[in-house]
Amino acid sequence: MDLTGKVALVTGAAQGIGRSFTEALLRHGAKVALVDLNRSIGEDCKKALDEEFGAANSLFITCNVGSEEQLKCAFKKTMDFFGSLDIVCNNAGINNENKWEQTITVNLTSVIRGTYIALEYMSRENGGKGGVIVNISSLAGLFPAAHGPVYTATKHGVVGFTRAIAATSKILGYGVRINTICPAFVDTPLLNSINHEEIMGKYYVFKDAVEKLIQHYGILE
Ligand SMILES: NC(=O)C1=CN([C@@H]2O[C@H](COP(=O)(O)OP(=O)(O)OC[C@H]3O[C@@H](n4cnc5c(N)ncnc54)[C@H](O)[C@@H]3O)[C@@H](O)[C@H]2O)C=CC1
Ligand SMILES: CCCCC/C=C\C=C\C(=O)C/C=C\C/C=C\CCCC(=O)O
Repeated sequence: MDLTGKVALVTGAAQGIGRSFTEALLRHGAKVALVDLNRSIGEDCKKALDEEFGAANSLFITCNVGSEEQLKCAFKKTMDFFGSLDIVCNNAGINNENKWEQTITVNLTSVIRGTYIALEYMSRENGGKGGVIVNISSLAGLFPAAHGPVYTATKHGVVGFTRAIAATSKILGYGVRINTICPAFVDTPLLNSINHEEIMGKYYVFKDAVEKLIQHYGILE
């Protein structure tokens, strides 16, 4: 797949799955805006990518995707810097059953908002040239995880929203392909959240059950 000339925006790009998406996009020739809350790991990540892919091919933008203003600003900066937008990956996510309202904001609201902003730029309805949106859900978007009811709710929400808006895009001729991905366990810092009682709250008691699930499904690199 040759993505030369394409511009992508990835949220939660500084580490984990988002960083892997970013590297894959750069490897295939795209230019990428790395959008992340964490400035320190974001800048380290950008520095490492510059060495491999060249500094002109990526842009790091500090942004809390939970803020409407900051997310809109991140899209605008990407357009101003690279001049177009073809691929958006709404990937940023957290697991925090104690701060469950924040989990909904980051995992679901920002994915919906990120999709709508992306469509403003890319949909043929708005004079855009079409493109691709990928929203990151989880196996917990397809099956209930007793160990994380709100995490599960947000990921089911991402699946439902993405399936519906993909159908809308097709019917109304937006020219934008919209998909969701539902990975099982992946070896990233997020996985470590299950070891923290202050994050898991009362669901911390399921720690051993989650470990068994991890053994059952394995851990993706
Ligand atoms: N690690 C896993 O086992 C799985 C993860 N996922 C999903 O994949 C996505 C990425 O997860 P991981 O790479 O594992 O997590 P991670 O914790 O390794 O990386 C998440 C990145 O998102 C950023 N982020 C968090 N909140 C943010 C915010 N409000 N604004 C901007 N950036 C923010 C973090 O700074 C971090 O760089 C998430 O949506 C997660 O739910 C899905 C299935 C399995
Ligand atoms: C699942 C509780 C929260 C764990 C948060 C840490 C990592 C996140 C991983 C995932 O997003 C996806 C992994 C698996 C989903 C878990 C369970 C689904 C239930 C499947 C089953 O019962 O067989």
